[in-house]
Amino acid sequence: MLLVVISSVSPHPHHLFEYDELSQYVDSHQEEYVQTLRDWVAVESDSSDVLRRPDCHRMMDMTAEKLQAIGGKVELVDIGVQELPDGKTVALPKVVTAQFGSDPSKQTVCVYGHVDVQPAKLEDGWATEPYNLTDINGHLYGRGASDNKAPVLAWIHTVEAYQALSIDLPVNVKFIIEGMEETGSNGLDAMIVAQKGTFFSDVDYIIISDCGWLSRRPALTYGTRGNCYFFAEVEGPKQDLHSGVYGGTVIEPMTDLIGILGGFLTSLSDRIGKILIPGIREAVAPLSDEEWKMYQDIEFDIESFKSKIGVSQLMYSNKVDLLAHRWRYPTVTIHGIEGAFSGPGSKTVIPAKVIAKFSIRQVPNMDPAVVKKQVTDYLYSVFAKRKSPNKLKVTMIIGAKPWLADTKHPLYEAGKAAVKRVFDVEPDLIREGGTIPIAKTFEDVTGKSIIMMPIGGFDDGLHSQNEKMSRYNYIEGTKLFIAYLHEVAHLKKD
Ligand SMILES: CC(C)C[C@H](NC(=O)CN)C(=O)O
Repeated sequence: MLLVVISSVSPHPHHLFEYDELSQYVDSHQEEYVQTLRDWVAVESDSSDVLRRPDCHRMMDMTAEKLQAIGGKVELVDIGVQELPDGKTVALPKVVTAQFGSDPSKQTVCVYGHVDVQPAKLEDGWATEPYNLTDINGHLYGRGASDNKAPVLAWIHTVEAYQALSIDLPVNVKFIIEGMEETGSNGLDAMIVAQKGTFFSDVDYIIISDCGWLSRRPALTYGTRGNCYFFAEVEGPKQDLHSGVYGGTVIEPMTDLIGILGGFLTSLSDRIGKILIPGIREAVAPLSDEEWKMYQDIEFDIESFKSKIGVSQLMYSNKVDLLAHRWRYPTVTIHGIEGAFSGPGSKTVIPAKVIAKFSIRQVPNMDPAVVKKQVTDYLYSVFAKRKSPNKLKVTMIIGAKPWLADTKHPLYEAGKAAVKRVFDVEPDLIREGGTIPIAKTFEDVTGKSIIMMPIGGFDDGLHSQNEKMSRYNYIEGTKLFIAYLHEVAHLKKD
């Protein structure tokens, strides 16, 4: 009787939350959840390899089917084609949108995620087949398990649990799932702009679960770095040459390339890792006292961080410096050189054309358009000083912006309450060194607030060998999302 009276006053009273029932449902369905993750990981949806594009298309279809099966209003949105370096085009994977509920009296959240993955091969040093999800001691190993297939599934299972138990969703839930995140979310910006007044018109908040905790303590993420990704191509002779026959006569493209990249950073003997490209460091927002204090209070064990990645020394030896340089200062990384001899054994070759792949993680207040100019100007000027007859071509293929949220926003208070309910601890408030290319666009175009709610573990090996998602994080993470929807239902509309 009492329940009836209260429910007529408030449509979503706190104490009517059937958390235990939902949580038990999740526990009792975990084998199915793992099997679905296995099916998804089996699809080699590597968006960086155009030869895998059919797999990317299949992955989007599977995502749409899964959302349809639980009653979503689903659309596969055509976002056009990708232009390849040789001028050809290839279809971009369609974007999946879905909608569950359209009650105007409820909040509407939009969950963003991606189902494409980074490349992975057994011979890279994986202990198990990367596309065969393998459970070892409760850790589910497979490419894309943590980044980002399990979190996307955990959100889908969240909606499914409410529905299976005939419990009204406390908020309307929308999904936007893409298949090009790992290469810069090609085509997605334009789609968001196009759907601003339609799909996004009733969205109140955007939730992204495409990142990880910093330690064993659950976390909420309030910032990501951006990424400017470059190709620097040096072309010389018309074909590869024998280094004994031609070495000493030809000005080698590889030597030019190493020469121009070699000046990116100061070495250990100077101030460690300082980026030397003019203008880059000057744009960085200064570290405030408040931020310093936040980093100081975060749980982060330097020794276990070192042992996890197998190094004896890091760039910095104190926690605040390490976190600040991981999250809120720019870095440059040289990822690889296409055209270089890289196979096992030895080959005495002079490569005719080499393409360096490097990227700069940028931070507030850097701007990708400015970084593009700074980097290209720098490389062309250093190259000009070499007076080489070889040809240099620099292109920026990704220009993703950094994103930073206000941790005082009620979305974060709701996040803290959900974490407390499921894990019985306060979450760490952290930033992410990686990039969610679309985050800033969501904010700029829709004007909606974003929260990043990770469920991945600190040691999931994203983009690396032996990526994994632990069962614990997958299952408890689903419960976290269930609890979070309940908390968001009680927020005042923005
Ligand atoms: C622009 C990058 C390729 C994006 C990528 N994002 C993630 O890994 C997030 N899942 C990154 O390298 O940061």
